[in-house]
Amino acid sequence: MVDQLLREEVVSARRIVVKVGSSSLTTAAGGLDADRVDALVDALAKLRSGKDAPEVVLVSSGAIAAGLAPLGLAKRPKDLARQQAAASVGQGLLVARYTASFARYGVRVGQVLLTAEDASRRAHYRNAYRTLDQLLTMGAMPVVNENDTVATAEIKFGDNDRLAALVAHLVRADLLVLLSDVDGLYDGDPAKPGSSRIEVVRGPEDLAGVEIGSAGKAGVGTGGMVTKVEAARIATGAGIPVVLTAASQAADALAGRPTGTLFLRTGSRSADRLLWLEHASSPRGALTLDDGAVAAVVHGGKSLLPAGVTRVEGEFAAGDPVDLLGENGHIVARGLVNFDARELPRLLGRSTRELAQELGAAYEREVVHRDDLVVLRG
Ligand SMILES: Nc1ncnc2c1ncn2[C@@H]1O[C@H](COP(=O)(O)OP(=O)(O)O)[C@@H](O)[C@H]1O
Ligand SMILES: N[C@@H](CCC(=O)OP(=O)(O)O)C(=O)O
Repeated sequence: MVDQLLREEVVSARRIVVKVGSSSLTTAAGGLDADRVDALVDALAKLRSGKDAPEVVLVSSGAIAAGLAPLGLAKRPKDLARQQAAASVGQGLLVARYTASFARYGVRVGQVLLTAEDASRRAHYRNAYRTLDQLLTMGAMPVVNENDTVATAEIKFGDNDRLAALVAHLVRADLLVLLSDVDGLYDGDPAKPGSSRIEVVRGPEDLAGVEIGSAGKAGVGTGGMVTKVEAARIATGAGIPVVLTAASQAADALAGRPTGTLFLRTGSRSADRLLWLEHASSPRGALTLDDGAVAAVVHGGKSLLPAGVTRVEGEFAAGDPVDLLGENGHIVARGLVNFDARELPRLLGRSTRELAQELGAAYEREVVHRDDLVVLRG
């Protein structure tokens, strides 16, 4: 039953995002493992070559891990600056390795580096989609990673599992395949005897009682199972099923043969960019709303106007993500604000008409437009 479900989801997928973790691309001694990269590329090239072959986007970690040995670092540094330096050296090596490996099949590689912040902005989001779509149309293989060298601690995705879920949503993929050094989600620590692989997750209730642990012994990955399960939650909630398995079983998984853990979709596709706003952006500030504004924004699907804002916190610029809070301090929504933080205080509580008369038509705009706003539940 599960096997059949898995085969149907994989075989029917026209566009697939495959994410591979650092631990699956590196040697025990550190540095890139060319054989493992080649083995993954073999599986992906095979998938793309058949009749009615699906389109494939690869999200690959490994930049930091690949940069460690060349910089004389024995292990992943803790500080962001050295991680970024390692990523800068390693990303070049990683893409060079993929370029050489895919060239064996006559396939070109296109490097796509994204930041969480970029992706929440309308123009950047559209451009990222267009570039990825165009690469696929031209038969190239997009290799996506976070743009580690510019991402600051506050705006980092931090883990590529979540990035992969959001990329899957961005490119409107039909399937997300997460490849790791473990062949699925286990009901406890996979290193302990007695733990067994979970074949299918139909929804959050199937995860009750599962011990979801952090990164494995390789020490090069970031989030362990926690971020993979979170990525699966984001993707399945947005209507995209997920297969989680070991990189060594990529060929089997991509052929729809029984392997790993299948997460079934729990939701349907949602408005595009807003998923990024919810999951990928860190708020730069907060606006407190009066009760009327909360009702208008949360239940009425309305834009937020200056009249309903009672308090402004944080240093943000127009276009930044901010949280919208109720009077009790609870977050009710997140949106892209249309004003700089320093412009807002004198506008609070005032009607747009009044502001337009006094300050000019430019001040008639919403504080947050409803198209740039996502209501957060729970
Ligand atoms: N319940 C679980 N099921 C499977 N693996 C788990 C679980 N809890 C923790 N892990 C650990 O998560 C690791 C994979 O995460 P990570 O090292 O971040 O991989 P990657 O580099 O592929 O992103 C596994 O090696 C495993 O030790
Ligand atoms: N952008 C980072 C990704 C880090 C990361 O998420 O790693 P992993 O947990 O192995 O998927 C890199 O390329 O090293």
